[in-house]
Amino acid sequence: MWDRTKERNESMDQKKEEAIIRLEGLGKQFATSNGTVTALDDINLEIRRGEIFGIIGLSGAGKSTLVRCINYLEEPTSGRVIFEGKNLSAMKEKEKRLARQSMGMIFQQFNLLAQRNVLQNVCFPMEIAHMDSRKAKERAKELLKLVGLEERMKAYPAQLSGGQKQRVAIARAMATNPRVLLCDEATSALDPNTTKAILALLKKINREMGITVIMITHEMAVIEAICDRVAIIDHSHIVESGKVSEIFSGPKSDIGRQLILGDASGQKENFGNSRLIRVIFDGRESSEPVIANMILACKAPVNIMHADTRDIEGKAMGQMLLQLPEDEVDAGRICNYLKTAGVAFEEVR
Ligand SMILES: Nc1ncnc2c1ncn2[C@@H]1O[C@H](COP(=O)(O)OP(=O)(O)OP(=O)(O)O)[C@@H](O)[C@H]1O
Repeated sequence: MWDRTKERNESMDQKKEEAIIRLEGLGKQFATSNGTVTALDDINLEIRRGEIFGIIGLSGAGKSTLVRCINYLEEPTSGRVIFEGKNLSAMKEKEKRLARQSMGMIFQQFNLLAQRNVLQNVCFPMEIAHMDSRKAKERAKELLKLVGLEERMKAYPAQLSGGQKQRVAIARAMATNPRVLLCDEATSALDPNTTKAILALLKKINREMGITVIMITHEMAVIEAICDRVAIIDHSHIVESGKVSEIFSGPKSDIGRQLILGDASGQKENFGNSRLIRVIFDGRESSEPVIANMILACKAPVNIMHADTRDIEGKAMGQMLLQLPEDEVDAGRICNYLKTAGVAFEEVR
């Protein structure tokens, strides 16, 4: 008997490998009174359908320009944006408008309309798309439920917290049924706990609705928390890209090393009464420096309380008791790293 689930999963896997967006030789220059500024130079990237793709770089590297060129908020000076197999610049106006509606966008500063309440903000893009107002309201309510804000439909942006404003912005970005969500520093104005909640929401939208997410950020922790693959941009160029776990464990570019490893010297960590975890080694290559890589990637030390590991024919076996830093964000990064790297561990207290 043939297995429908397996068939569906295989077809989803194939779809995942498919490029939804391809950037080919993309360039953007700005003419300023001080001469020409090159914000992007020969950018080549492939973003796969259904993935969460991160683009990270320092301030001024070209991140915002890149994301704005992807949906033609800025017209590239050279190169091509291929969306679902079609060249955006070769599209007629109507087709281009539909393609742009398929790419929702959220921003660091939320960009909500202050004079409109939450429901009206979410309805706004549907009004512009001339959707029937009753249907628009119904859809807006569904979206507000999805982002957990159905109770605040009548509130105005000024009455909301940063995290709530970003939830409204996410609901609004989803209003036109986009297949891609572009997030420009979406969590940079939020505190760590709110950041975590917004990232969890974006991940849920990605996994449950199959929406491709592109995250622009200067924070490695954001990439680490939810991205499948990442590209590092520096001085208008992509300097490296690949799976997050691979880039994290061995950044090749100078800027990659700086972003991932940072300045690990001079850190004073407080362990106090912090969490203990037991890391289990059950046969991975003993030559792989798991704990050292973790410390470098997370830029946070751990306290090795006890270790009982041995090398059996090149395989690491045994366990290690680690005390995590007291700082919750650092401890969370370490746990996330271990999960991403597929290292088994359990909480001891
Ligand atoms: N409209 C513009 N006119 C002139 N120069 C611009 C314009 N937009 C961006 N730039 C320049 O292009 C370069 C890349 O800017 P961009 O905002 O894309 O970088 P970024 O990585 O997003 O930085 P940040 O995180 O600080 O916003 C910078 O040198 C910037 O000054």
